[in-house]
Amino acid sequence: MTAAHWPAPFSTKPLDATVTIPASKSLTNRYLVLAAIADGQSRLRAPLQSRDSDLMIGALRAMGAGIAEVPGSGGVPDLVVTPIPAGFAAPDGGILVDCGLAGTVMRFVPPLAALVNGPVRFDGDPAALVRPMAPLVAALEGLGVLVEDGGDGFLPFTVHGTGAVEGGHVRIDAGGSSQFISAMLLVASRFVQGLHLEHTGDSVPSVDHISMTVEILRSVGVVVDDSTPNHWIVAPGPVAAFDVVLEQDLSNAGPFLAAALATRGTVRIPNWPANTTQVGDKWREILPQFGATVTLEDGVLTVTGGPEIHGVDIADTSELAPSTAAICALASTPSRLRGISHLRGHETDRLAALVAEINALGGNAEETEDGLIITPAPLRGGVFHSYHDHRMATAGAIIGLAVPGVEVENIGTTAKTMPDFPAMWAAMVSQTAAADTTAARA
Ligand SMILES: O=C(O)C1=C[C@@H](OP(=O)(O)O)[C@@H](O)[C@H](O)C1
Ligand SMILES: C=C(OP(=O)(O)O)C(=O)O
Repeated sequence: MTAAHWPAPFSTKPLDATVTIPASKSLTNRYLVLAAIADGQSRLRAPLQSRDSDLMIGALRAMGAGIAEVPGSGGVPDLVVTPIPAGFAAPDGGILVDCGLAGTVMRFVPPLAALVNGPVRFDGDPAALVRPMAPLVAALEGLGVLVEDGGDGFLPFTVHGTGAVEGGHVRIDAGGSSQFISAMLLVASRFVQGLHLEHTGDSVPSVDHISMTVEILRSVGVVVDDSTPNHWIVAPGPVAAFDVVLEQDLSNAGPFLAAALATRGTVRIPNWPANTTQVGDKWREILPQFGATVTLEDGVLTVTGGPEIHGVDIADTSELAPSTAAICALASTPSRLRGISHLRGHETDRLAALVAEINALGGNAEETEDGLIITPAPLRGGVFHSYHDHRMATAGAIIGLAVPGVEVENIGTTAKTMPDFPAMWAAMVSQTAAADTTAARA
């Protein structure tokens, strides 16, 4: 074992734990972008504090937004955002935006950069330089925005904003990522004519994330017509300043809920929203298919694992797929995950990575054209590589709960969206141990 490897906690006992999850990445970074173009000061309460949100804050500050941390009541500081001043011009030498590996930064910020004066250069981690970007670059160019990209449509590239975008009708192939559409829609009301965005090509993945974008836009007064499939029409107009409490990240709740299945125990998550745009609410449909009991009462989601994990056949799990695949690897019958070919363009090629790491532990996973087939096989300990992917790291943690001797390489990569993951995971496991000790003493 090297120092970088994290011995995944293994539990011989069914867990019995209550866990609180930090705020949603997708909501935090959408609200940050909207606050930067709003018609006044906005406040984000209990926002996410993580690498991806820090990168977004850095990008928006560089483009002239004022973002201040003020004391909050959600356990983390609130953010007060003063929008980018009208006519903001990049300093001499231009602006450099570090996207890290954050899809929300590399996709959501370039259309915003088109609205400032001067060059904004986008760069990122080595793994970011192979993530799909070309359709977004082409759509911006279709609106007359100059993008200097070395001709390949990947990062790094420079957006040469002129302070205004005329807008109008543009086509985009968003088969590779829903974020291309969300990116254009988020700032489209600030284009002179608004935007008529038309998706061409295969079906758009992660459609729940587009619905999230549309609902948030409407909540801040932006008029969006999405009544025709594959067309989104955004009227020009202001973005109303807002004051919002962020929901916890229901996708990141996944590994903790999966822990209930992996140990045949119970995990509770309080403050589960009654109505939400987050795709992670789908855990309530997904986990029963594995044989778990799921209840939502008085805002507490309670998941109890069944005596065995059944295999599943599920489509469109989107960013829930790595955690779902980890549960499949522990199931007693075969599973198939469909409709996730675009995971090949996520933080890593997640289909290849999941197959490699599950099989390295003795499992039996194979890639299909659009997903994975995972067949039961006895698993053993070993190193689970994370490929700089927070959801690979947490997938390794799930398997390690049920399989002794799993070590996750680079658990620190969970800082992308959940910097406290190792401590939260250890606390979840030790809650059960503490409860056992108390019971033994009683
Ligand atoms: O808009 C968003 O916040 C996201 C959209 C999805 O991207 P893809 O459409 O590329 O899957 C999702 O996987 C990602 O984690 C977050
Ligand atoms: C795909 C993901 O991230 P990103 O926002 O970087 O695309 C993810 O978090 O699963």
